[in-house]
Amino acid sequence: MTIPLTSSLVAQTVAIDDPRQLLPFADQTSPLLWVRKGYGLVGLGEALRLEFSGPDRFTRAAAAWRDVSAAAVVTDEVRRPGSGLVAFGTFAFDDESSATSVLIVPRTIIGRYPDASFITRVSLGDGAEDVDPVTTAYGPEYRIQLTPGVQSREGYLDSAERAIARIQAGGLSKVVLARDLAGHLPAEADRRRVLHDLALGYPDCWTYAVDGFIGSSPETLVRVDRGAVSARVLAGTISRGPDAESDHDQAVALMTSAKDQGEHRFAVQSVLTALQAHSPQLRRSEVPFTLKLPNLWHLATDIDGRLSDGSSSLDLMDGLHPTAAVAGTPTRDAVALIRELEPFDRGRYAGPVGWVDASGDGEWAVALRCAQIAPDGDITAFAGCGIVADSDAATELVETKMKFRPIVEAFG
Ligand SMILES: C=C(O[C@H]1C=CC=C(C(=O)O)[C@@H]1O)C(=O)O
Repeated sequence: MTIPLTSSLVAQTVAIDDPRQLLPFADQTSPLLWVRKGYGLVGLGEALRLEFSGPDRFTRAAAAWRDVSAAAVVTDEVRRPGSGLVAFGTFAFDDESSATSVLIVPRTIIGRYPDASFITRVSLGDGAEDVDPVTTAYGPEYRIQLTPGVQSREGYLDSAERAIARIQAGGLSKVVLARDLAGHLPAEADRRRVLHDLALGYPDCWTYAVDGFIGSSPETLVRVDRGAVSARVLAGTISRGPDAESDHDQAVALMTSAKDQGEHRFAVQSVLTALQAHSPQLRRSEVPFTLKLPNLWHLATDIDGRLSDGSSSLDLMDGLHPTAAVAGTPTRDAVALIRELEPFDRGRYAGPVGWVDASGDGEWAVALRCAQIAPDGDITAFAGCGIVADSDAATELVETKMKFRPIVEAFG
């Protein structure tokens, strides 16, 4: 539902006992979820939906949300991340994408943190009765197979080889190329089952669901919390080893791989450049560290600082997106090559997904390890890899398989 921006929302947050689990409260067909390690937010119903598209989608979203927040009446006795008025959001990757970018304010939000839990009720001043949220049992189990979509494996190999040739010819330094998988979800399927498997299997990742877009991402695009800004940049990947010793060897191989370190540096630099304008004294880990996930190792760098200009998390997106972890370097050339070599619209894959509150604070992941479920049940999943001059196309194809694993297994 879209309401005129002049209408005021009334949001009231009160403390509640620990609900223990958030997902059973979510809607079966249109879940709104943001959780990590069992903590986070679940949204119910829709009080307000704002839609954006095109190159100015971030600036328009930031301005619209500022207007909505300024007009809102918020009472918040809890004051935790995600309490008070909150919108869940997901944004398209490409300025030219046909996918809509949305901010959705739920009617009810339940939040759970180690030290406090809360419920926020949002009313439109329309006199509608509040409905008490209830948990419901998950619907029957199902198994959905995802198979190559518009881009075949051979097509991906060909695109990767062309990208490598283009980079070696000096056109650009890095490009991130993705491929897609497709499937179909029956109308009656409870979408929470997929989210349950993702959250259980990847507890250190942000498991999210917004407007049919679901996934479990290890990469934090940006987090803003009362003037503090932080990000976790990922780029550079290797498979897990089958036993402890070889697993350790894999991590060491990743740490010492010039190719992966180079790929990682581009991604870190793009985030530093975007954030420095808003936070001149950023701190970052001296060297990248290895992040262990159930399906793979990543090279990771954490960045943090204080905001000097009061930017909201939405304000920061315009400069941050797309980072070189999902587009490449230089950005403009990389996006042009992605449009040329990927035979599909990325939709919201690799765009920002997360939430923002009335003060502009929020948590946003880079939407990786994800799938879009269309209203008719069609599923499209995406995964990609950073390609640099010394990449090998066949190795990159195998890497996409590793990155698809969370979503393929959650549906299967
Ligand atoms: C583009 C994806 O991952 C990015 C994040 C971490 C590691 C990456 C890599 O090693 O290529 C990618 O830059 C994806 O999962 O689809």
